[in-house]
Amino acid sequence: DMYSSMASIQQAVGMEGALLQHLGQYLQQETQRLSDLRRFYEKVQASHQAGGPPVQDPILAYTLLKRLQSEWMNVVHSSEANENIQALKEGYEKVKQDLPAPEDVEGAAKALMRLQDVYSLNVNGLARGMFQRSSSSDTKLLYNPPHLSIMSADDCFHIGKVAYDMEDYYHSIPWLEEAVSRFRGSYGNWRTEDEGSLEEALDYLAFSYYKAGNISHALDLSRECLLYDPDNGRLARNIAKYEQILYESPTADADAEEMKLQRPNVTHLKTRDLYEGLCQTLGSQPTSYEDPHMSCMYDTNSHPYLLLQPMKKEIVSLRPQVVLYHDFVSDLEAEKIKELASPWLHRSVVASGEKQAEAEYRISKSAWLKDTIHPFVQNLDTRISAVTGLNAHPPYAEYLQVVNYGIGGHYEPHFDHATSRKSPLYRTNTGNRLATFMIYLSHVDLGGSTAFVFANFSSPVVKNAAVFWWNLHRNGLGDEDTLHAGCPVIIGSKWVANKWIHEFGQEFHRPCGRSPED
Ligand SMILES: O=C(O)CCC(=O)C(=O)O
Ligand SMILES: [Fe+2]
Repeated sequence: DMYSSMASIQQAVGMEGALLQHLGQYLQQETQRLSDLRRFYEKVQASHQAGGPPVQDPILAYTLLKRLQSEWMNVVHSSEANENIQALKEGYEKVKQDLPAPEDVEGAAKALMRLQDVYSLNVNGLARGMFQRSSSSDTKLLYNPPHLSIMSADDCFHIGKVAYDMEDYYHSIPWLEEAVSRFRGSYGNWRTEDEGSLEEALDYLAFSYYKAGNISHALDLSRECLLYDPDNGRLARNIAKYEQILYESPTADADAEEMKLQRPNVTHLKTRDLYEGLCQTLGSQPTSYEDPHMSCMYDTNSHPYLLLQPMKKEIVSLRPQVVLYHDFVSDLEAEKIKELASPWLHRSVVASGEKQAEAEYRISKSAWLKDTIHPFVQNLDTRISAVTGLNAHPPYAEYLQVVNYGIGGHYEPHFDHATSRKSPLYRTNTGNRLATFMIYLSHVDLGGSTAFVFANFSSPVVKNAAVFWWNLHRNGLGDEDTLHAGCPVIIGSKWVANKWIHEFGQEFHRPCGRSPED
């Protein structure tokens, strides 16, 4: 799929460029054709001024007859229009197999709804290309885009319909409201590219309101719809039904108002509020350093490799301990690693029982880079080993996993270590994932921070920095405090690289302990 990684979406730009070129050529040819037709029209019209051509003139009589015998025929049966459109269609057919599928547009629509929810963004603002927080008191602008990308009525209609098809009226109503108000504003102006219309948007919106229990809204919208589509029997029957309901229980609406539409509940995300709150801080930094354990230092980890160039270490959380190493990689290394991974990116999977599967809660593409692919990758293992004091070379650690997030790409709260003995993680026979070393290979403009749900902090995406934490206690059990997530990316292409270090091979580097506290 395409929507799950910004790198793939980048390719879509090139595809549209090709289509644009074909359409440009078509417009040029058709403009020429039409101007030629107009020339013919004006020529004939001129001769018809003042009551038609004087038939006494033999030359005019001759041209009249010739025109009627052959010129009109050539004009009417010209194949040029057909040839022009054929060229456009062929140009389209050429790229067709690479174009995004309906699932891609649907995935992108769901991504926008996810951003709306997680960051509490205002739908009307989103539809106007603005990222502003919707709160009753103030609307805070999170980001001022360099150029506004305003959504059309049909864009909003599509998102509303995606929600409607999932019986999610919490989302379908505001998006269809946007669609309806935009379609109303431009009623009568035909747009070739649109899929929907005012009638359809009204119809979907009315039914969403009905499903949400707001009968009088459903009734008003259905009546409006019937004005545009007076022969629609289904609409007429719905109207009769709504009138009946309101007649029988005049308080139906008030009851619906009471129960307020709820955001569809995602059962696997029990920690949703904590998580979203942390995402909304957009990567908080501690505001005070009163705790002497929270500190920054140049660290050599007593390792000869780091003696001449110590690491810039920042302790960002104590429980669980999370450490940020600034400038862990150089720009050159980050670019090279993204470049090496790009051709191998595939939709990321998660452990699902004994297997691995795609999941809504992890939207990104990833690739595994072996150490042999480039000396840079091998160097990273050596550097990670020096900094952490652990053995980061395969098989004691996994290969480097490079991840690129897509539209609204995210990884909802999860543990990196296996929580079940059956997990596919154990296939390498090197134990569980003892520690995570994650490198930020890019900057992002907005969103995408790494949230530690129970530690109550989120780390912003700091390009070239690396985050390190222990997933397991010294006694081998998982540390539940490490529950963490990659917040949805609002603006930017977020890249990270994961190095998961396994238990085996670290026996002398991180001795075991019995206390569940360690
Ligand atoms: O992208 C992030 O910030 C977190 C990624 C993560 O937790 C993972 O890939 O396991
Ligand atoms: Fe993770």
